[in-house]
Amino acid sequence: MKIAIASDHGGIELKSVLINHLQERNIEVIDCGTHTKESCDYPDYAEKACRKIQQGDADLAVLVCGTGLGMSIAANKMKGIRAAVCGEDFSAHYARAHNNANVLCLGARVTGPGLAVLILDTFLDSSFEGGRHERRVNKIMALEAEAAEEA
Ligand SMILES: O=C(CO)[C@H](O)[C@H](O)[C@H](O)COP(=O)(O)O
Repeated sequence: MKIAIASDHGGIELKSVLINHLQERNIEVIDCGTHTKESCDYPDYAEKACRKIQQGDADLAVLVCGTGLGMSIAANKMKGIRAAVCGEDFSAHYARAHNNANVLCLGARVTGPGLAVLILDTFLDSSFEGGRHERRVNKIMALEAEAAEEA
């Protein structure tokens, strides 16, 4: 499994914690930045990590900003991306199991590093259940296709 990860300045410290944890789990990580604490714009980094999924270079992505919200709003504008902000592990499980989310968004100013690692592990260790959930996810993807046609 390959994971693309990115943050803005607000998430850079938590990003390092998560990268270390992923590497301890022998998971390949593509660090898409940011690499300094200088103020930057989260959509630029959401885009960099989500492109890795779109290009087939990563299976999943993790995005970290202050709240996780800006990253998720930006990521969900991109084709094929289903990004979920999770503040606890229950939601992280169902983001994968029911929503087939391929991007986990975390808020470094909301969620401490210990809980963030638990959320990440739960997200990675859960999988899509399909069945009735596939029909619903297909409807989400149909909305995305419709929006693209309108543009
Ligand atoms: O997008 C966000 C909020 O939804 C993120 O939390 C950003 O990290 C935050 O807005 C950055 O704020 P800052 O005051 O520029 O550090």
